[in-house]
Amino acid sequence: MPNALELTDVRKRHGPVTALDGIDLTVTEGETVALLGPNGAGKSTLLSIAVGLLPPTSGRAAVLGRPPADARRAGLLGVLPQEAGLLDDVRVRELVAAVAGLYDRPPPLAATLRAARAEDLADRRVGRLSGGQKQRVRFALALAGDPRLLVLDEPTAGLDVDGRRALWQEVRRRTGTTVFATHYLAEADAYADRVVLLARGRVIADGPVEAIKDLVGGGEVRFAAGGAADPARLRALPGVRGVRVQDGTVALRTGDSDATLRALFAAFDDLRDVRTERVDLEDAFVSLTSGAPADLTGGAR
Ligand SMILES: Nc1ncnc2c1ncn2[C@@H]1O[C@H](COP(=O)(O)OP(=O)(O)OP(=O)(O)O)[C@@H](O)[C@H]1O
Repeated sequence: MPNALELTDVRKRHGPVTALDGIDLTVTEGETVALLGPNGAGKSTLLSIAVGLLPPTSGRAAVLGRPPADARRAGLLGVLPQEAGLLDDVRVRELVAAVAGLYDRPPPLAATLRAARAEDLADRRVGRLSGGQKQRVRFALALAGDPRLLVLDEPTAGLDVDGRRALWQEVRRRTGTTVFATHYLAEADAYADRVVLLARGRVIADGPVEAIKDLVGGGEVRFAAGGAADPARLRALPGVRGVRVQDGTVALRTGDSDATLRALFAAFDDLRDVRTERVDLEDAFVSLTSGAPADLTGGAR
C-alpha cells in the first residue's frame, strides 16, 4: 500500500531564502500528524509542496503514490490552505457544490456542510461571511471530495471555541489520514499521534506526541550548588538531559520535572533553594535548532 504522503529530499528556495532545506517525511495511512514550528519555519511551504500547489526547487512529493496534483484531481486529497481566497459573490451552497462536482463520488452536499458546521451558512453569500465563518467554508471545501488525505494549514485560525471543537471532532471522526500545521502545542497534543517539528526549513524532531512533549515541554530544576553538585551523579537522575553549574547554582534540564525532583530529594539531603521552571516552547525550539536532529522513533521510521 502506498504511503499517504512521502516527501523525499525536498528543497525550496525563494531567491536567497531557503524555505525548505532537505525534507524527508513519510506519513502512513491512518496517521494524524501535526506540523509544529515557529514563524517562518517552513510549515506552509512544506504543505503547499505536499499538496502540489507549489513546485519544489528539488526533491519529490507523492500523495498515495501519485504526483500531488493528480491525487487532488482524483479526489484523494483535500486541502485547507492558509488564507485561501474564496469567490465572494456566490452562495456557500453553490461554492461547495461546484467543488464537490469536480470529484467522481462526492458525499451528499448536506453531509459535507454538516461535517464542516456550515449548514446554517448554506444560503449566505461568501463575501459577507465573518473570518471564522469563511474558515468553516474552507473546511467544507477540503472535505468536499471525501479525501483519503486531509491537509490543513492552521485550520483553527479565526475559529471560536465552538468552531475549533467541531473541526477537531470531525477530524477525529474521519478514518483517513490528516496532516495539519499549528502553532498550538495543545492542539498537537490533543489530536495528533505524531508531531513533526520544523525549524529553519528542517525537521528537527519527529516522533510520538509524548516524546516531543517531553522534548519541547520539559523544564529546568535549579538549586544551590553544595554537596549535590557532582555532574555525573546528577546526569544519571531520571528525566535529566543536561546539567549546568554556574555561579553557585546547579540547573538540570529535564523532560520530567516531577521524577527528577523526587529522585533529587531521595538522593541528597542537603538541597537548598530548589526551584522549577518550565522551558517555554520558543526557547525549546531555539535550543533544538542549534543541535542535531532528535530521533525519537527508536529507528522505527
Ligand atoms: N513567496 C515567497 N517569497 C519569498 N520568501 C518566501 C515566500 N514564501 C515563503 N517565504 C519564506 O520562506 C520561509 C518559510 O515560510 P513559511 O510560510 O513556509 O513558514 P511557516 O512555518 O508556515 O510560518 P508561519 O508560522 O509564520 O505561517 C520564510 O522565511 C518565508 O519568509
